[in-house]
Amino acid sequence: MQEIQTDAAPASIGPFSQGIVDGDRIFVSGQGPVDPDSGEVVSDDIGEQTERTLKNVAAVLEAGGSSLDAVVKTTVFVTDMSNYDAVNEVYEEYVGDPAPARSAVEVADLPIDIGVEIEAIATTDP
Ligand SMILES: C=C(N)C(=O)O
Repeated sequence: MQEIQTDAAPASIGPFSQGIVDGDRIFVSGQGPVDPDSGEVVSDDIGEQTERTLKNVAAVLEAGGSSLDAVVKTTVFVTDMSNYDAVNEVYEEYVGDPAPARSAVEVADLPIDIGVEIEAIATTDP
């Protein structure tokens, strides 16, 4: 088991790794719409938040030798399910084909003031 550490994604804000490589699987911790350079939330707009979040997921995957194309499962956490369509509009531009398995849930709150968080499981690139 190997920890993924990259400056291309936001630093961890708690007792968790950005990602873990375990054999041929990569587990990406929940990522949010935080700019890795500034450490700030990128925007209030849910589409822009989703885009930055997926870029952060991609950065962790790439640091671990994988990519969004190799994602097999995601979980999408939103604080307002009325944003479902707006999140999907961006999400489908980023994930591979076939789209990974996914669960999407509304949560009461997230650790910082954001509207979306996404975690992922991927294979290492073949
Ligand atoms: C932000 C997180 N991924 C966490 O606290 O687990």
